[in-house]
Amino acid sequence: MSLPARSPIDVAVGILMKPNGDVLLAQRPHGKPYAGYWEFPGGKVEPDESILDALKREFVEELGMTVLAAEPWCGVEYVYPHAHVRLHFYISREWLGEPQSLEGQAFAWQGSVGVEPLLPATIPLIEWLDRLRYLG
Ligand SMILES: Nc1nc2c([nH]c(=O)n2[C@H]2C[C@H](O)[C@@H](COP(=O)(O)OP(=O)(O)OP(=O)(O)O)O2)c(=O)[nH]1
Repeated sequence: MSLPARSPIDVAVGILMKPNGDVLLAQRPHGKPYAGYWEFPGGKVEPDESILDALKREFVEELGMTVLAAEPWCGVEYVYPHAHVRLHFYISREWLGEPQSLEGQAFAWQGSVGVEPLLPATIPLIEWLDRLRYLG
């Protein structure tokens, strides 16, 4: 039996990277699928919204931070029981403000990422990120 075909939902995801290589992770709040799992901040792209605009909006809404610039880095598609997502990962090294827990979520700056569990689609990113950060 095959699953019903559903078109993927676009999700904008931001990896904020400090000069020392630390990146910002957040824990999914109660009430969302995979609550308690760690992820890079972001969320669904609204109709008629660009991915970068969605990224900027989500950082304001979730963390009270202003992303000044971000570059597309990689894309990942993943089929969860709750949704088929197309994740657009961006890397930002320019932002304003410190993270605030506006949705009651925990967050953490991490060098080698030690928080768990991570969202399944995000797990491979950690190794790719280490290559980017430490192997140039
Ligand atoms: N932000 C984020 N989402 C991820 C990552 N990895 C991953 O599989 N996802 C998935 C989980 C969700 O199915 C989807 C993001 O949707 P969401 O429900 O968090 O988005 P949202 O904040 O717009 O939520 P809502 O307004 O519908 O409550 O992408 C990641 O690293 N960061």
